[in-house]
Amino acid sequence: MLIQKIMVIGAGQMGSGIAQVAAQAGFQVIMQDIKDEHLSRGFKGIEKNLARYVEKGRISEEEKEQILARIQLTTELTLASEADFIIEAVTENMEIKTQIFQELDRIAKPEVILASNTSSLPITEIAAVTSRPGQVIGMHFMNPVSVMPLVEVIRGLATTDEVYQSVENLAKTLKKTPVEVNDFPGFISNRVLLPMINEAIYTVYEGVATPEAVDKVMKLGMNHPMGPLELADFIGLDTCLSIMEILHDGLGDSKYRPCPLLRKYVKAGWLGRKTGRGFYVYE
Ligand SMILES: CC(=O)CC(=O)SCCNC(=O)CCNC(=O)[C@H](O)C(C)(C)COP(=O)(O)OP(=O)(O)OC[C@H]1O[C@@H](n2cnc3c(N)ncnc32)[C@H](O)[C@@H]1OP(=O)(O)O
Ligand SMILES: NC(=O)C1=CN([C@@H]2O[C@H](COP(=O)(O)OP(=O)(O)OC[C@H]3O[C@@H](n4cnc5c(N)ncnc54)[C@H](OP(=O)(O)O)[C@@H]3O)[C@@H](O)[C@H]2O)C=CC1
Repeated sequence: MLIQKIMVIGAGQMGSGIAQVAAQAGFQVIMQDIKDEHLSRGFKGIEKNLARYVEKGRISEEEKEQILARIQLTTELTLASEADFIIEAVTENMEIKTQIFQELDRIAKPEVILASNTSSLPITEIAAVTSRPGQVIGMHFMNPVSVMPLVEVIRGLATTDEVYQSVENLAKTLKKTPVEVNDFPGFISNRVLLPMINEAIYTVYEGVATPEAVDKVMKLGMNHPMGPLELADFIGLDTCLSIMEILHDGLGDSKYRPCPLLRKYVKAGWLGRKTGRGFYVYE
């Protein structure tokens, strides 16, 4: 099917990033969220990124305006009936995602692929609530979407080869590098990354060192661009906790138990950069 219009569900840090790269690649984009203020915050983020590209001479002011004009904002999920491809990027919660997939399955054209940007939830389980499991797939972008080249493409148990191929092609059209992954908790990226972040939180919890010291060791000693606690704040501590819970439940090994300090911060509403406080405090 020829893809002209892409719908992105969720206008948070990931949804808005995906909407940006899709509009930059020339697609018409519908960005949907439940709240108007999330839509305007997401759109402002896109405007800011594009303004920087204009300043750096990568695109013209006119191109910036054309990209922005391709993005339609809505709180109505029913606009899914107009889309040729749908990617969901809402909160990392199975109940919310399955409810959305059930509705999308009802509203979207029968031939449309339904992708999820989930960090770790089983694609097979999301697919099973729809009447088109062969057309459900994981398309996992990295944060920040406009900068990071990787997209993990996750095959659910029923995902067809044709659907996989379309999504791999779409990732390339969006100027990303796809990597094929089978459906297991955390896929590759978060099965490897999140236990490191969780262990970094344990070192703070057990009084081994301060967050600043842990991050300094990983940046100066291992050449990581961000320390693990800085990165946890950037990802969102609620998302980090959800991923650790999925690894713990899904793989059944105690080595994946989420650090109690991570739980405590999430309960306190200290979710990292997006709420102004996590392991660090943000202006
Ligand atoms: C949880 C999951 O499911 C999966 C995940 O996504 S895990 C998270 C994966 N991401 C990472 O690991 C990111 C690790 N951090 C980094 O790579 C870097 O710190 C970074 C790219 C974010 C910033 O790079 P930096 O060199 O420290 O800073 P800086 O020079 O300011 O930025 C480099 C570029 O990124 C852009 N950038 C930085 N933060 C950005 C953001 N939040 N949004 C958009 N663009 C951003 C900058 O504008 C700059 O762009 P130009 O080169 O066009 O000027
Ligand atoms: N953060 C990261 O580094 C990465 C995250 N991901 C994944 O991407 C997804 C989104 O994460 P992220 O962007 O960080 O999260 P955010 O919290 O920034 O954004 C999620 C957005 O979805 C909205 N939302 C919640 N329920 C619905 C709904 N029913 N319909 C429409 N919108 C809804 C939220 O609104 P409200 O706040 O009101 O609930 C919020 O605006 C998650 O699955 C996450 O695991 C993938 C790669 C990296």
